[in-house]
Order: sequence, then C-alpha cells, then structure tokens
Amino acid sequence: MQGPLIISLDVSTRGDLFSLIDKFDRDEKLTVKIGMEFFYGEGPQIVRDLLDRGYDIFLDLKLHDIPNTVKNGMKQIGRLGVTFTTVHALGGSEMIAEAKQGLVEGAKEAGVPTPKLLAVTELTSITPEGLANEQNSKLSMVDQVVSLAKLAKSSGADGVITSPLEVSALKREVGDDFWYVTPGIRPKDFPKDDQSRTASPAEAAEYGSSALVVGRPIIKAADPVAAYHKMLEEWEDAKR
Ligand SMILES: O=c1ccn([C@@H]2O[C@H](COP(=O)(O)O)[C@@H](O)[C@H]2O)c(=O)[nH]1
Repeated sequence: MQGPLIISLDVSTRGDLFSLIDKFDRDEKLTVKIGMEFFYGEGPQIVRDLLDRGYDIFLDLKLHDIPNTVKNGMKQIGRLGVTFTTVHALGGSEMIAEAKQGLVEGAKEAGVPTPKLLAVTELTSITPEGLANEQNSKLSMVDQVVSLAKLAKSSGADGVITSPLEVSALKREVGDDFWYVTPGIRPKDFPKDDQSRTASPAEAAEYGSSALVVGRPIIKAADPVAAYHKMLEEWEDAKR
C-alpha cells in the first residue's frame, strides 16, 4: 500500500471529493478510504476514477450479513481492484471465510490482485461501558478485541480494524503476520468527536499499528494537505 496514513474521504459528492484530493500534489502516493457515505450516493465509479489517478483504495463498507450474501457482495468488490475492504468480525467465522472466498473469486475473474480483507473488531466509538452494558460482554475491551481478531485470523481475514490501544496486546496474542489498521486517530489538539478509543499518530506508531485511518482531522482542517503531512511526520518520527 502507498503510505501508512489512509485518508478517509468521508464526503457525499464527487465535487466535494475532488476539491479535497485536488489540493494534493498529483504525484503524491496516497491511500484513500471510500466509505458508505460516498459509496451509497455515488456508487463504484469513484473507485475506478481514483485508481486511474494511481491511488490505492480502501473500500470500507463493513459487510455484515449471512455468509452467502456477503460472499456475493464481496465478489463484486473483488472485481474493483481495491487494496483493502471490510467485514464485521461479529458476523462469524463462516461469514468471514465466505467473504474471503468471494474476494478471491471476484478478483480472479477480473484479473486484479485480491483485496486484503480486514475484519472490524469493536468499533473505535464503542466504550468499555458500552461493551459491558449494551453488548453484555463479560470480557474486557482488549480481551474482546483479541478474541475477535483470533476468530478473524483463523477464518482467513488478512487483518483487523481496531483502536491503536489494543494493538500491542494483539501483536502478542495474534501475531505480527496480520494487519492492524487503526482509526480513532486524533492529534493532541483535535476533538474526539464520536470516537472513544483514540490515540495520536505517534502513540499509534509506538503501539505498533500497521496503518492509520484519518478522516476529520484531515478533511475538516483549514489546510488538509498540511494536516496530512504533519500527522505523517509525527508517525514517521515515532517510528525512528
Ligand atoms: O472502528 C472503526 C471502523 C471504521 N472507522 C472509520 O474510520 C474513519 C474515521 O474517521 P475520523 O473522522 O477520523 O473519526 C471513518 O470513516 C469511520 O467510518 C472508525 O472510525 N472506527
């Protein structure tokens, strides 16, 4: 993938999306995330357009349905040529395995590389209290995330989406040969918004995140390009 800092393009229209990415230098190597806000409104053409610009794409639709439905949905996603895509780990082992199979089949038919399948563990907006009281989990947040990551790995996923706060435990318990892609990234001076389990880019680097997902701290910044480079530098400095 191009760059460890994935920009989450959480906007609704092509106009908003291009006015944002046109601020970046055309030969800047970027990985960008398209989520449900844009995709439900504008559909898959944007993936082709961004691929034409040479970007790597993370298509984050977080599928969660019965295994057959997810497999067939993933077959379509597999054809697009994206680098990453997502399911919810809570969909279970059969759903995750079928998701992977769908991606493999779709990519093979289209002659493109198979996207990496990332399973969302517990959303970064979920608090430990929410996990206990709304999901009735008896596990701590970290144990819950480790348990879902083990399930995802044994079912064929390539990695998980989780908060940076759980990554050190995940690396110990699930291994280094797995992607730990972490949203919930907040520079020290930026509000948490609806995120709960957050960390700065430097902290995420220290915990061992494989890649960061950043939306509002970049796309709402007065200067998105400067905000992107500042966070990237913070990450790179912490890695040295
Ligand atoms: O657990 C999760 C899974 C996905 N996300 C997505 O990442 C971005 C984060 O945006 P910010 O504006 O930086 O908060 C957003 O698209 C989410 O859908 C997540 O935050 N947490």
